[in-house]
Amino acid sequence: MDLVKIRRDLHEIPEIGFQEKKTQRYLLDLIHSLPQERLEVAEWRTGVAVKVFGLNPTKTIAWRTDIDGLPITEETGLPFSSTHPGFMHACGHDVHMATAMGLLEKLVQKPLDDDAVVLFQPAEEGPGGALPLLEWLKTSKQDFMPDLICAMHIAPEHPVGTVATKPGLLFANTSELFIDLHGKGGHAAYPHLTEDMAVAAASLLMQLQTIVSRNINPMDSAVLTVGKMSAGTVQNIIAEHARLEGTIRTLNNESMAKVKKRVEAICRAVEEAYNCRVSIDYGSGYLEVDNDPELAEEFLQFAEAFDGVTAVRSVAAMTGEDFGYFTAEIPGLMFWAGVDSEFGLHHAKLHPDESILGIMPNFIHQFFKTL
Ligand SMILES: CC(=O)N[C@@H](CCC[C@H](N)C(=O)O)C(=O)O
Repeated sequence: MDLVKIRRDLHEIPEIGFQEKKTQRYLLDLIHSLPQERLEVAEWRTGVAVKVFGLNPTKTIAWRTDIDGLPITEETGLPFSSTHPGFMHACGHDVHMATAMGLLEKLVQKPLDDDAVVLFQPAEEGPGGALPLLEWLKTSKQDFMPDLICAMHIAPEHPVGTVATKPGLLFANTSELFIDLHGKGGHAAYPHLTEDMAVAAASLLMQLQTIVSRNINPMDSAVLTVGKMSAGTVQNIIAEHARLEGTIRTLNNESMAKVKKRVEAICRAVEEAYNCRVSIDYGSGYLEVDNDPELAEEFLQFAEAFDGVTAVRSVAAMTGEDFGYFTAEIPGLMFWAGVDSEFGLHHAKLHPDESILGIMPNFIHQFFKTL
């Protein structure tokens, strides 16, 4: 398979969580172009699961890739830029999918002793595909249920050939955060007759930023980011509605509960201060990605000895990943894979170095053989 072409084709058609219809069709066509003798293919919502029967199986080893894009307008200027206005593969899931397809081809050509499953999972960026996919595996597709599971995420800051991970906690646990403020709007010239939701939202945003600095132990870590804020309709009407959209990241459930408690207290205070109604919706939340210590050590040792690959012992990051639902139930491993891009994840100019596709499928296939 031409993995660069596959990556570019997929890059052109980014679709957000549970809308990955074209992506699913494209993946299924590729999977059906492979020799089918050792394969079983199953569709799950907008995702795909493929089993490759092993030669002498005693367990099932899985590889998981995410398949969704983000609502960002691409600014790379590349000839294979997104054809879906306002959407882009800005988190590397196009590279992840091409890598998974390359691995699948290798598994078909040279099967493992064990059974292998490749999961093309929707909705990693939100609202989360891993949890319902895991439920489906457990209840309706037990013969695909893995005993071990691995996944990678591109790392713009590392050169191609670098893999980075650590035993234990790798990614934070997360909660989305949506806050709506409603009050009495009106004429811009009569502020004393209104409750201005733009001003209330601005104050709320600033107060939310005190939670991490004032309420979380400095030796712990947390992030509260508001990535989107909107209010009002036009320049000379005082806004009757404002909305904040953000995310909370912590390293444990206790800190997550504490941040949420403070968010709620501040919102109640803003209601009082600005005579308005404030509602909070936590959207979806992900468990932390907790690498199996033994599997992570085996991986790092394997990578250190692998020609053309550099192994790095990384620190944990405040990124979120619904892969955490897998690691909570099955021994699992996630690692970063370098793609040397000047622009980072979730940036409109993210431009991964595609030469990673010449390395990773073989590297993962060889690692799977050792498990
Ligand atoms: C790897 C990565 O970038 N993942 C996303 C996951 C987002 C989960 C959810 N939508 C949230 O914002 O909490 C990330 O932003 O870390």
